[in-house]
Amino acid sequence: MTIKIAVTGAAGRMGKTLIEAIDQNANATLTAAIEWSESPAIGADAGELAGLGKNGVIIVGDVNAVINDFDVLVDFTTPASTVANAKACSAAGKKMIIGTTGCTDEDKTLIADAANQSAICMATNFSTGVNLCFKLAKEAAAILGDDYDVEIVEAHHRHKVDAPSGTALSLGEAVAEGHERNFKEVAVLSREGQVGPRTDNEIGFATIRGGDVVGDHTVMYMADGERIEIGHKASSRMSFGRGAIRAAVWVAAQDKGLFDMQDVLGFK
Ligand SMILES: NC(=O)C1=CN([C@@H]2O[C@H](COP(=O)(O)OP(=O)(O)OC[C@H]3O[C@@H](n4cnc5c(N)ncnc54)[C@H](OP(=O)(O)O)[C@@H]3O)[C@@H](O)[C@H]2O)C=CC1
Ligand SMILES: O=C(O)C1=N[C@H](C(=O)O)C[C@H](O)C1
Repeated sequence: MTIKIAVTGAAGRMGKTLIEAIDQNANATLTAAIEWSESPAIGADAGELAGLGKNGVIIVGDVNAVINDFDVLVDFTTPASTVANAKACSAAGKKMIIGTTGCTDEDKTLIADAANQSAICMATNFSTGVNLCFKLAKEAAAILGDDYDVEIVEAHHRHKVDAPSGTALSLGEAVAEGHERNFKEVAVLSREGQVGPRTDNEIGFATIRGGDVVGDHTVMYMADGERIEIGHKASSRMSFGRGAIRAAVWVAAQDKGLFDMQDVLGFK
């Protein structure tokens, strides 16, 4: 069966990548494309905008205008837009893939509420390699324990608006889980000025922004005399796009509930 997919944020970096990934997936077809209501992309052909040639899917400015045209909405946009779309999809019984990062705790609660009515798969990173790193980061933290200081460094392109990246935060959560600690109590998201020496349990973050870096993440476990690193470097957004469309085909077969890419990959 072919899954009917809508992409919102269709004119964005990930939106265009997702449209290309759908084109490459035999189990998926693009049936709708959405942007925000005043976007200059409204009325454009989504395939043409993605560089694939015309596919007849015209970009519209409201998800409700095409709500009956898809099985799964794939959303890599902004937190406010994603929360509104989660409400619209759950009311209509439509499934969702959420890749948007920078969501607050309140946003996440609203998304979890929407998942009580219809299945949502949300992940800060849809690449298989990064999801392996989530697993390894937790395991390494559990094995190495308190003798190793953990710091996480991430680098992204100059356009990225949230920091630290969603992936860096998920890696930190994996490390905190491995240490059996509360992430919020140990996370140090940035440092500046006379911050004093490092405390034993903290997980520190450093953020780099510039150029066209697609996404680099490194978790460092540092002790006296040695350093272990678990790292991932994305060289193409297609690693996220392919994963997200694989997840869309998977989530179409779920009834309701909130899932992540580890569920799709069978890593849990
Ligand atoms: N989970 C993962 O694997 C990945 C997650 N991401 C995340 O995805 C998100 C998008 O990233 P990226 O594609 O680089 O960003 P872009 O800014 O390139 O794309 C976002 C798109 O959404 C549009 N948009 C804004 N508001 C709305 C709305 N209300 N309805 C529909 N469309 C809207 C924007 O329009 P306009 O530009 O006109 O404002 C833009 O075209 C970020 O949060 C990023 O961190 C990115 C890569 C991988
Ligand atoms: O904004 C991006 O580009 C990316 N965002 C995600 C994040 O915040 O972790 C995933 C990826 O690293 C690219």
